[in-house]
Amino acid sequence: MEVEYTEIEGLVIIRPEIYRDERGYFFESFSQREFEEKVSKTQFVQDNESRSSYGVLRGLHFQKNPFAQAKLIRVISGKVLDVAVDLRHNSPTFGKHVSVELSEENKQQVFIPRGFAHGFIVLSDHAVCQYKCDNYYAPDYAEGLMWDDKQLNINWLLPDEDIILSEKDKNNPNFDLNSVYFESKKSKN
Ligand SMILES: Cc1cn([C@H]2C[C@H](O)[C@@H](COP(=O)(O)OP(=O)(O)O[C@H]3O[C@@H](C)C(=O)[C@@H](O)[C@H]3O)O2)c(=O)[nH]c1=O
Repeated sequence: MEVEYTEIEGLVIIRPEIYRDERGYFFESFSQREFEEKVSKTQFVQDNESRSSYGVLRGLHFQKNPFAQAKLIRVISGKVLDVAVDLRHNSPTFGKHVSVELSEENKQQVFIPRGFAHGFIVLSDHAVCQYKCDNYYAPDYAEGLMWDDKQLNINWLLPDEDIILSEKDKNNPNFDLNSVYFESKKSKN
């Protein structure tokens, strides 16, 4: 697998090696050993899968400590734009985001460390998204940020009228530059 380190520290795009032949294709969608060598020592404990129609935007979500989650995202069917926003206090890229197209065709994955808000929007007729998390679901610690926050300034690629949100996501707060969402390791030293 090939890894691309993005401009946000710790946020990594992964391109698995795909083996194609007359039967179809094969690839290792996850190898703990290779992941540890090339990306992170993260130990995942929960796998999630969701299916969504065109225009569905899930996000921006995160769980606060002590239930923060690192995530490894991939798309099994369809195409999404996946977005991760750096919420680590004192990070040089605090409030910045990276957007990556993940699809059935490109089979790219994105690794999002703890301390980020995450969301995705479906660009195809439907999409099945699968992701590993390194901490269990903790609804009491789950929080969100508004998808169209002016400061975050995320280009979701689709016209506003096509975007479908859950009731919960319609009511997320805006990003607050002065809020400490995640204490960074650096600030503790
Ligand atoms: C996230 C989650 C939800 N659920 C349940 C709660 C609820 O009844 C139903 C749907 O939950 P939500 O509306 O929160 O699902 P969704 O909007 O898809 O939430 C997900 O969005 C993406 C962007 C993420 O990054 C995830 O971490 C998660 O926050 O599933 C679980 O049982 N376990 C879980 O881990």
